[in-house]
Amino acid sequence: MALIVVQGGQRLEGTVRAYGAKNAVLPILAATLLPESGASLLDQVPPLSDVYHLRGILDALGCVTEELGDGKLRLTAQHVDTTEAPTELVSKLRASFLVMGPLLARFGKARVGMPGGCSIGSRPIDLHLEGFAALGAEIEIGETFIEATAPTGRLKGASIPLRFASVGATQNLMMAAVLAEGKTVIENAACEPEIVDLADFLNAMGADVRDAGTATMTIYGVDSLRGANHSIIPDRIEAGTFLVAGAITGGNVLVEGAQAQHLRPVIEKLREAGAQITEEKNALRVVRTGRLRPLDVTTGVHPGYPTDMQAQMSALLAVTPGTSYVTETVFENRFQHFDELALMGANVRIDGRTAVVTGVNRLQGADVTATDLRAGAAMILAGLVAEGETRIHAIHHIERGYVDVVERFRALGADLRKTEDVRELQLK
Ligand SMILES: CC(=O)N[C@H]1[C@@H](OP(=O)(O)OP(=O)(O)OC[C@H]2O[C@@H](n3ccc(=O)[nH]c3=O)[C@H](O)[C@@H]2O)O[C@H](CO)[C@@H](O)[C@@H]1O
Ligand SMILES: C=C(OP(=O)(O)O)C(=O)O
Repeated sequence: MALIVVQGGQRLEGTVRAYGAKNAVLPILAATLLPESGASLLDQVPPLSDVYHLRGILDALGCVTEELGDGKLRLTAQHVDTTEAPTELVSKLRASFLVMGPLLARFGKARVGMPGGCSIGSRPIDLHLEGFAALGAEIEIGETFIEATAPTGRLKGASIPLRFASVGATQNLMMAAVLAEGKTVIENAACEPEIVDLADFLNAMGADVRDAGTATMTIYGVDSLRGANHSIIPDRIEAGTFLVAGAITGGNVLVEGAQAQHLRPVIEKLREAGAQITEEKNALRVVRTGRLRPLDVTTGVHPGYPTDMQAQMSALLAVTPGTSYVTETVFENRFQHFDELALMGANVRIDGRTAVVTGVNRLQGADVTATDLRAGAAMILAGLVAEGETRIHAIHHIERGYVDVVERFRALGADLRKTEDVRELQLK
């Protein structure tokens, strides 16, 4: 198995460009199943393993997906001839379950396996299923699959109050509602920028989605949709990770494509920690020259502090003098990176949903595991400032969400390389 080796001690300097957002492109790929006519042309599609896996599901359903180069993908769903998504591919990523809404909306039925994704909590799909049921679907829960059927062949608009502002449930229900008969109101809808990007794409296809990005979203069902062109928003989490990289190394990094309006809570916390963040034309610059200051960070749904930036900020706090507090409210098991940071010498005590982090002067390089995608990013960040070599295992998690991560950190001056685990090879 490949691993990433980081030699600590380099100050990062230079420019890096954010790719299209993983968490925006995945629901949008699922949405390309909706139109009966026309092709969709997507731009800024990041070459990530999750994208390839979801594309594999679309191909298996009968979509024609063509890579046009330079981040462009053309998709045609006219000839979709099955409503069963292959379980093996569905189990590889969380967002695969998002094909259920579009299939159910267009064909009145769908059968989808249990989704995978980062292991950061139990991650049930009850809110998705309750929403489909509110739209009139009958749900059958098998051991390895979920089947949903609209008895009349078409879903019916409804009022859906979500108990929690789930990103995935909001997206799945938006896609189910766009072809439903009548009006749907999603209350306590998620407001993340990726929700707005999906709504923009749905509306470009002829849907009538209103007030996306607010807690009450209204969707007027239409009879049919057609393919549309859309450019994916820049990845705020990837951009945020590079901002933390600049801050943790006392560097000077320009992140092109980073959108300040998508990153407000991250910018605010980095400033509070002592980094200077300046907005430049379609970019954000991070510079840090002074000492780091401790923080109190609590994750929350948008516009709160994003849970997907919790592990990276935790790495920064591990080397920040003083005592910091990190509270995770979105996922119940998203602290696994602290065990790995502790292997590097971090001083962390977990108290329920809060991690109490007392900064150490220096982390020590160690063998650590990317227990999930953002935990892996945190290991890279910690490795950048650790004494000696940090060897990160299970890097397939990192590659789910970061394009060319080694090359891009190297371009900023980091000492990173990807290598085979020689010891494992010897054991074979
Ligand atoms: C592909 C993608 O976009 N992934 C993102 C998406 O995941 P995802 O869409 O899975 O996250 P959700 O917002 O749905 O989950 C948030 C919380 O709601 C709970 N929940 C969710 C659905 C449900 O039916 N029942 C339920 O209880 C989850 O267990 C979790 O505790 O949003 C998360 C929260 O911003 C991010 O961390 C993920 O990176
Ligand atoms: C948790 C994440 O992804 P997923 O929902 O795809 O597991 C993430 O992007 O940090």
